[in-house]
Amino acid sequence: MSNVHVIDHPLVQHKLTLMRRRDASTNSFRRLLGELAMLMTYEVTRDLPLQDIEVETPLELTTGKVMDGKKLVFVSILRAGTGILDGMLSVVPGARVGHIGLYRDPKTLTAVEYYFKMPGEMQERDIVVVDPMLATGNSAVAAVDRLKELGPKSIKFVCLLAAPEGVATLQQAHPDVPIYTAAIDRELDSHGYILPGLGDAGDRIFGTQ
Ligand SMILES: O=P(O)(O)OC[C@H]1O[C@H](OP(=O)(O)OP(=O)(O)O)[C@H](O)[C@@H]1O
Ligand SMILES: O=c1cc[nH]c(=O)[nH]1
Ligand SMILES: [Mg+2]
Repeated sequence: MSNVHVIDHPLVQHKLTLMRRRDASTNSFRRLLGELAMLMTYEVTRDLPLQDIEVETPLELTTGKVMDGKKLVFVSILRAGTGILDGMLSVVPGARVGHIGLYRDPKTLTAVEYYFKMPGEMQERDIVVVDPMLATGNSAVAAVDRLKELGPKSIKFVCLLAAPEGVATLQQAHPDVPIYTAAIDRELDSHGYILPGLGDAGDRIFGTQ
């Protein structure tokens, strides 16, 4: 699959397996998601541009490289995206943050928007959209549709788990948006849940089951 990056690093795979466990507590589920998000950020930000700056070490003046965190926007799809956002911000604390509130209509599985708040000057920014689950792909497509109206420089989509159906739907609608995920699972069930999956990510992060 073109433009799909499965992050198969052993640390990522190990933590994902712990998160799948039915008996993982809310506390450990949330902590593991934060750790996974930090590890995935490493791959997702690999191609970010750097600029040279002068830096004075205790011994001499030299040239170092820094990235411009302010040009990067993490867009969290509420509510479950918050779990990934926190981990990513701990690695890139200078990033700006946007929020899109979306929920899935349980009958139609279409995405319903209830909130949208972005930083200014989006046409100058590189966006990383985060949501733990890419199931039907309806939420991801709705989020990217909205963000493209603002004309950003680039958009990436980061999730923890994807279904083949969601990957196909997002790629068909937005082939220019690379997808980063820790795994692509087998299929969706009749309620749009990912199998084998990890259940309802939002409920598991916030303990609302
Ligand atoms: O690919 P899709 O079929 O659109 O499903 C994925 C969406 O479902 C979940 O959110 P949910 O609607 O349960 O909202 P929540 O985060 O508030 O629990 C998940 O966090 C994604 O946003
Ligand atoms: O398996 C799924 C599918 C959508 N949303 C979730 O939280 N889990
Ligand atoms: Mg949910």
